[in-house]
Amino acid sequence: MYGLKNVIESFKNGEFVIVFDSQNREDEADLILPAQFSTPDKISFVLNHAKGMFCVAIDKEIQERLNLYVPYNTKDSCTFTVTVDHKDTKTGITAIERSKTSKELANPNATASDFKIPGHVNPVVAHEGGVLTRKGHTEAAVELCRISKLFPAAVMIEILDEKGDSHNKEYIKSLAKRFSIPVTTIDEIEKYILLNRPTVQKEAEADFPTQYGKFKIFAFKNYFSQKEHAVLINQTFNPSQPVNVRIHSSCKTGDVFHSLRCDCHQQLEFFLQFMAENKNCMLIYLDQEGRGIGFANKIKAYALQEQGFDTYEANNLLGFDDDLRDYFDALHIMRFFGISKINLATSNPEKVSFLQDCGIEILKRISIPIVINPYNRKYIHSKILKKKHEILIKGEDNVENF
Ligand SMILES: Nc1nc2c(ncn2[C@@H]2O[C@H](COP(=O)(O)OP(=O)(O)OP(=O)(O)O)[C@@H](O)[C@H]2O)c(=O)[nH]1
Ligand SMILES: [Mg+2]
Ligand SMILES: [Mg+2]
Ligand SMILES: [Zn+2]
Repeated sequence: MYGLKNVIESFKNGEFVIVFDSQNREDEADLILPAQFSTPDKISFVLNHAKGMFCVAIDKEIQERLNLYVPYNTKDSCTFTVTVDHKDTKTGITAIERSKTSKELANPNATASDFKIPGHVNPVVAHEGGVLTRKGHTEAAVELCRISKLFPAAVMIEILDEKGDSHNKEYIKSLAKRFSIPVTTIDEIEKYILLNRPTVQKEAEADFPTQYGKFKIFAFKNYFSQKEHAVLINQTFNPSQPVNVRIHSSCKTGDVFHSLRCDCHQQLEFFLQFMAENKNCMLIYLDQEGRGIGFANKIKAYALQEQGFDTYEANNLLGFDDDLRDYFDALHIMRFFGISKINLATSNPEKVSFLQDCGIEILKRISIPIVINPYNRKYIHSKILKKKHEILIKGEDNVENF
């Protein structure tokens, strides 16, 4: 019963699902139900078995339409509105009445006058960017509604064990098993969205003459991260034929200043020349400097490498994982152009497997020959040894001599 596919299937049918968040956040799990499918029985089940705070996650449109005032709003915490009861309830607290209120919150025709304030149901508004801007249960619950094409309102309540602890994973798993409730995680929901919802858009395009040849250049922007990516293609370009693609992560030191510490400039130069000599090429230049840690941190990492640490150890000492990059934006850029079959110029097996997992067919890998020098030797060595990069070394040098 694990996995988002099961969760979406159940959710669409108006059944409960369980969503864990990550250990480095609340480390809790919520029982979640599409509000439009609320029934007294289901609400009674929720109150008996989950026992946390009874909330209904809603989107901003509902909050605005129902004129639900937000009394306290801090940047990163939950956006609770005032509590509500439906106007046709009496005390508002029974399962029958909380079910009525929850269901009406999902009614697209409801208006502010349909609710009494204060009440016994606590709406909480999801961030507009969903889990891409805040990785909370509220956002996850509303995303699940969107993915399942339901009204964006979901009953949501933390699962507490017999002692009232919300962090008892074994208890949560046993509850899921006992009642056959499918389980997923906020990370999994985020991954689904990154994969399926295009987050980049084309901002501009122009002709682009270079010393290598005449290309076209496009500017793409990710409107969540605000990152801007450059894309170069040949002037005549046919996406239905296999495209020669290079996904290059920005390296100010290498690409601009021709640093000898890395192989980035050699790779970039190789591919621009390749584009000049071959048809149907695309260079996607991603705004993720220093494997995603940014320029200043990369220079800090260089300083650590001067003390003898390798490129990955330096990242770790600065508190980062080995590689913070992802290639979702590159995937959406390729989809934008209608590309599905490519030859990929890379030495990085992670890029290959990521794109293949996303349904891009990689016909072949284009190897880029690299010249080793005393400054990039250790860097290249670490990539080959630790990350299995398949680097074609030009000249006399070989890996055994490293
Ligand atoms: N954190 C960190 N980033 C680096 C360092 N040297 C280069 N980079 C960045 O690493 C990225 C390039 O990654 P590489 O591992 O060289 O190559 P790749 O993109 O994974 O694989 P290829 O497709 O073969 O180029 C660029 O974003 C560079 O800015 C370093 O020492 N530390
Ligand atoms: Mg929570
Ligand atoms: Mg590289
Ligand atoms: Zn570099």
